[in-house]
Amino acid sequence: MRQISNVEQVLAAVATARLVQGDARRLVTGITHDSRRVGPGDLFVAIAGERHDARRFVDDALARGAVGVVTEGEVETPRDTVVVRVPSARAALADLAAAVYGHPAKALRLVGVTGTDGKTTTTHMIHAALEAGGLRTGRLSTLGMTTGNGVAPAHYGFTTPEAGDLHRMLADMVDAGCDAAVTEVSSHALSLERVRGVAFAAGVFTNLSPEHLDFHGSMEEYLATKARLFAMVAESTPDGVGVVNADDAASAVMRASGPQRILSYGIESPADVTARDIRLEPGKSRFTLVTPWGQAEVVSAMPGMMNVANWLAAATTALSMGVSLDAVVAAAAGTTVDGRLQSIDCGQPFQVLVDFAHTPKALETVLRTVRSSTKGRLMVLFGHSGGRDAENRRPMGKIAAELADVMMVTSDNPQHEDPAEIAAEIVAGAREAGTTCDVQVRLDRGQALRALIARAEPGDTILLAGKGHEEYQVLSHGKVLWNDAEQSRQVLAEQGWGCPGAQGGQPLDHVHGAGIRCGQA
Ligand SMILES: CC(=O)N[C@H]1[C@@H](OP(=O)(O)OP(=O)(O)OC[C@H]2O[C@@H](n3ccc(=O)[nH]c3=O)[C@H](O)[C@@H]2O)O[C@H](CO)[C@@H](O)[C@@H]1O[C@H](C)C(=O)N[C@@H](C)C(=O)N[C@H](CCC(=O)O)C(=O)O
Ligand SMILES: Nc1ncnc2c1ncn2[C@@H]1O[C@H](COP(=O)(O)OP(=O)(O)OP(=O)(O)O)[C@@H](O)[C@H]1O
Repeated sequence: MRQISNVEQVLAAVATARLVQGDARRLVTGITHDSRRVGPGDLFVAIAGERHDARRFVDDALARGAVGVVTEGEVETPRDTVVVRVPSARAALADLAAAVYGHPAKALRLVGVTGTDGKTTTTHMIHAALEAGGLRTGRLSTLGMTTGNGVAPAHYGFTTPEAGDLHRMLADMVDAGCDAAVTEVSSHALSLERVRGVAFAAGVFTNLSPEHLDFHGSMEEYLATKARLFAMVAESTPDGVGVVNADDAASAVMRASGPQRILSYGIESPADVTARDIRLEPGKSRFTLVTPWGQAEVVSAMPGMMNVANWLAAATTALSMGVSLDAVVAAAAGTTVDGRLQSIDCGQPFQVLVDFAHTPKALETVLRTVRSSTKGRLMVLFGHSGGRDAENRRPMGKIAAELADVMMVTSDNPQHEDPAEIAAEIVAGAREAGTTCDVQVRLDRGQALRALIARAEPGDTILLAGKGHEEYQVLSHGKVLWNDAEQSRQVLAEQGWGCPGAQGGQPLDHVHGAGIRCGQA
């Protein structure tokens, strides 16, 4: 799959690219949009972003061995440097990357998963089902990239990487012998041309609720952006399939944009694939999977109603690609996803669950489902990220106050914002609920966690929401190490529960002084 091309061969793939300077016979071995990651033989695509015009990094890129520069405007370089002029640098990055890495998407049965919540989980489920069905499958998700068959994921920090990285990773999958691949497709990726020109054999839609509106401007625009994935399936793969959620009204737009072959899944509404006799239990769920390919009893290792929906999406996709029902059943029994309703079990008589819910809809969904498996009190700990989606903070406070018995507001990547102000917005939302929920604020996540665990009684559930798999907390002075699962084990060990691997006694507190405020809303 890996090929070495020269500038002329690469440019032949992009009708709008014009060589304005340099030797077209020079070899190209890679392509990137980031001068800091340029290596010898790479083309550097200089994008004018929101913060920087990357033409100012051209010297840096050349010093690191760039073969040439792709740019929308004028750029000053030594005379022997290859300079390529394009109308859109982002579009060129995608088109050129496909050419540089040998169009790897065409060699894979590629599945794209989009939607507001559930992309990562569904992507991992589809991956597991395809692998169980005998297809060596690559995976790109918020948790990293793997070339399948037990290869550990490598992290890259995005839900969907920039086009140069995307095509390089797809080429790695082809080189590793993958038949198929599944990738999350974020709305940023669709908007910023990261997946431009990629051939998708299947598009999967989970659901839509408000998120990233500071980037997209309106729900209409956000929805239209998501629907582009379905249009891409229709354009690139005549026998491609669109998998939509019959329980979400936005699926109508996916249908209208998508390929001819549309399959639906749903729990409440009539659908091609559905679940009957759903039994939610702590740590797992059971249901009868009803499909056009037959019925099967599923025991899923992922608890919660939303994960039944996610399995329906995954099963529909895998079955439509020829995987057997037995393989889907086996995959469901063995699949968990880090930080997605992950149970922390150190033998304590109350549940501790780590989850990535960080939108109002996700928080509502997870609280409702966890409530159904909680005999005692439902205690939730969460915050909200700084610098984005500020309009979601009050709704999250209101939802938590309506659905939980105890609510601990804390920090979740406050970045450059004042964490106390973020917490105050959440508490203001909680007040709107007018419930008896006990609302506390401790900005230090470590202290907040310790305080909740100290209060827990048999039968209670503590839900740690928002950070999921994350390994850090982003503060105004930079990143500090933080992982909810690890820290919970540590606090449980401190409080006398036998957590294997926990290093009791390490300092947890790191944020802005200790428990700043505590009180009823
Ligand atoms: C809002 C957004 O997505 N912004 C992306 C955008 O940033 P930007 O326009 O501000 O770029 P910029 O910082 O002005 O830089 C312009 C160019 O200069 C380059 N540069 C910059 C510095 C340097 O020393 N050398 C250099 O070459 C940069 O690589 C870039 O190509 O273009 C950059 C690269 O071209 C991306 O890294 C950046 O993602 C930022 C880091 C980001 O946080 N994105 C998040 C929001 C994102 O994409 N999230 C989605 C999904 C999230 C979800 O599902 O919830 C994702 O797919 O991960
Ligand atoms: N189908 C679903 N509907 C609603 N909420 C869901 C669903 N699936 C998962 N969630 C909730 O959303 C959280 C995030 O799930 P997941 O990481 O799978 O979604 P995502 O779309 O990849 O999120 P992001 O793009 O922000 O990384 C979960 O921890 C859970 O609380």
